[in-house]
Amino acid sequence: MSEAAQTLEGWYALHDFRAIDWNAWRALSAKERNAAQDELLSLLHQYKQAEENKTGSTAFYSIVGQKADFMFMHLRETLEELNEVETQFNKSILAQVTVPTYSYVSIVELSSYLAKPGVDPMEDPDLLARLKPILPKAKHVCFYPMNKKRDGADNWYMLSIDERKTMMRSHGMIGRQYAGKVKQIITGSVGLDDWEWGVTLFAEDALQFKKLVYEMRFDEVSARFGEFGDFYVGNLLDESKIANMLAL
Ligand code: VOV
Repeated sequence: MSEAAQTLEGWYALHDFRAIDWNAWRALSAKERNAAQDELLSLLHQYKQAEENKTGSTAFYSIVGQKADFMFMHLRETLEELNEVETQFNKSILAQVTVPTYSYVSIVELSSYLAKPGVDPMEDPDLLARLKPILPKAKHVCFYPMNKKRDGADNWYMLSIDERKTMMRSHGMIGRQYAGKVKQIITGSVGLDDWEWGVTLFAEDALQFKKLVYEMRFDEVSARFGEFGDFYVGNLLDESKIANMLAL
């Protein structure tokens, strides 16, 4: 049996994708639509308070294309808290006119492949901050789930830890070239959802998603072992963009 990689876990994550039923939205009175918008802003205010209290973080993005209209990415300390934020939104007026299109449950994860020997990760403040991150409010987001293959000779889980470390080092080197351009949050979902990891990328320039993901496609760990789910890409929603999105 190969040696399992050690992992560190932080906040639980919920990616919650919704489509708006525009006919239902149009059928609401102007008063109901205003109330729905105010209620959404008040929920976003609560999420901001969670960030200020360091009890979680939330990102809110519109989604381009037909897979969804918007997405929340929530990070919270426990699965119960994630469930609460999800249910709280489900009770809102806006939720009555949305259709859930996809969701993903996972937990912020760091693996030990590149860990410095002799350093206790729990004593490293940078590492701890990465486990409970305040989500960037970058202009764009890109999310997709992925697996590492278990297919004949291409079985990630049958490789020695040294082989996996070598490949992860090369992966990290490519990623480092995108420092300041793309910020990645990797969430582990083995035992939690249908894929093994959720990849959430944040960038000011959406083109950098394509550049990074394409470059990684040629790197062994992605080229041989990567299996990918659907991609979701979108734009940051702030107060004025929300008003524009919901205006009729
Ligand atoms: C901004 C770019 C960037 C950077 C700097 C980066 C670096 C790193 C490092 C240093 C490490 C290992 C230690 C840790 O931190 O866990 C990882 C880990 C991981 N990554 Fe990564 N990754 C990036 C970006 C990045 C992308 C774009 C993808 C998707 C791959 C693709 O082909 O579409 C990805 C995936 C992952 C995964 C699934 C893991 C966990 C693998 C496991 O087997 O445990 N990642 N990653």
